[in-house]
Amino acid sequence: MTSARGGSITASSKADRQRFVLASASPRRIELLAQIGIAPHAVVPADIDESPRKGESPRAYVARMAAEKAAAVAAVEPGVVLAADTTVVAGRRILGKPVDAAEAAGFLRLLSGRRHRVMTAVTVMAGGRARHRLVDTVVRLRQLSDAEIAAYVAGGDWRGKAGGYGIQGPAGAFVAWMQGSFSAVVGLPLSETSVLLSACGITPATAKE
Ligand SMILES: Cc1cn([C@H]2C[C@H](O)[C@@H](COP(=O)(O)OP(=O)(O)OP(=O)(O)O)O2)c(=O)[nH]c1=O
Repeated sequence: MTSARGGSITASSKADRQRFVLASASPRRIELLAQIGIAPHAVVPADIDESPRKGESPRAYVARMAAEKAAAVAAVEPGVVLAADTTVVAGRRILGKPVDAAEAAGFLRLLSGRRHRVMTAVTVMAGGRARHRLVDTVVRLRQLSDAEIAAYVAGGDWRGKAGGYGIQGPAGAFVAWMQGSFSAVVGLPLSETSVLLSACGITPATAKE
């Protein structure tokens, strides 16, 4: 048995620990990692049930999602595995990725002119140990007209994005104010992620092919 915290580590387990696997289908997460000079050796999306449990709080939900994605991929892939989950929270309501244009428009009507939270949880698994971070950002969209919502939804940028908008795209024009981490809203908090990864030996220098 080898220890993830030191002790005698065989050459092969050391090589496994250096292999970096991104457990995500999100193109944003690959781009954000590239921004800090980290390229995964493999990208293996996790296929898990993303339904919230009855009575589950948004924080508990987003943390569970990241942990389950990471665990699902770590069960089949060696190395350091990173997964994340981003969820928009309006009051106690969890807004995931809209299923269609009508739902996206409904989310934007709900978010228009009010503050909401964007929670991103990150889990990094290495050597059987999971490390977690949760970053909570507050965003306020300005009051949106029906015509603005219709035009944005028709453009399709809402697809695959929690809450039905992407702060990094045309919907950036809707953001009146935010407090927290921009990269977390886009899908991965870069400060927390770089600290977690470097604790597992993944740095810009080691994560190159
Ligand atoms: C709020 C917001 C979310 N998003 C995106 C980030 C995530 O990709 C997505 C939320 O869905 P997630 O379930 O977090 O991620 P995903 O399904 O895209 O990928 P995977 O689970 O395989 O990692 O919303 C933006 O790109 N910009 C934003 O402003």
